[in-house]
Amino acid sequence: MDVHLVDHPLAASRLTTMRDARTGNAAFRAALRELTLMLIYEATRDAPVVQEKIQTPVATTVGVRLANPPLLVPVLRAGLGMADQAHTFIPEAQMGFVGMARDEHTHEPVPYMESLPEDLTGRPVFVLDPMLATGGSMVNTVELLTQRGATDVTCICVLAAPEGIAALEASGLPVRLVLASIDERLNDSAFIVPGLGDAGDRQFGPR
Ligand SMILES: O=P(O)(O)OC[C@H]1O[C@H](OP(=O)(O)OP(=O)(O)O)[C@H](O)[C@@H]1O
Ligand SMILES: O=c1cc[nH]c(=O)[nH]1
Ligand SMILES: [Mg+2]
Repeated sequence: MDVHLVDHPLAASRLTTMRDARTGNAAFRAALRELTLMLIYEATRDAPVVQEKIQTPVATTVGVRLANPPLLVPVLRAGLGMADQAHTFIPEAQMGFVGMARDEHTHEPVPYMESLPEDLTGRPVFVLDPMLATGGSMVNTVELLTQRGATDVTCICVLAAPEGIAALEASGLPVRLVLASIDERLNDSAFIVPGLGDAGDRQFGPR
């Protein structure tokens, strides 16, 4: 599996803000939005483009635009904080939604909402979820996409535990991963260590 770690001082500084327990909800959301911009920038680095002839005020030249803009799929709740910024950066993208919440005790994902196009054949998909912990939620989400024919899925995360990356890889699903940090491990509650806590609660308050 292709894993692209965005190793950049500006990304690291936004991540530090998000990790800091003193950061309030609004500042956490702002840092996530800014970091999302950097992750999307890197995720689209090799995206195919088509050329188009344009006229500048001075001359005719050839410009480019994305050949096949991705479907953006934020995973509710935490991924919602990445959706608007990703859409700002790729305004021609369409958006689908998946709702997934981990059971507190089993740590298994419980899907509760899905709003996706029927047919994803030939469409690149960017899944937006800041946290890849056990990997259960992401594997479940990507399965929903591949069942609809998706074969080109990019998971855009802020943090991952090694356990989550291993689970995604072991799934054999057609994914690549773009993220800002690979942390140390999971704790007994399946939270990422050192992590940043509950990414949904830190944006929106406790569920
Ligand atoms: O890799 P996993 O072990 O499945 O954990 C990761 C999931 O946990 C968080 O969501 P959560 O279930 O807390 O829901 P929320 O976004 O509504 O807070 C996170 O946003 C991921 O979706
Ligand atoms: O550390 C974690 C693990 C799962 N979900 C989160 O929001 N944080
Ligand atoms: Mg949560």
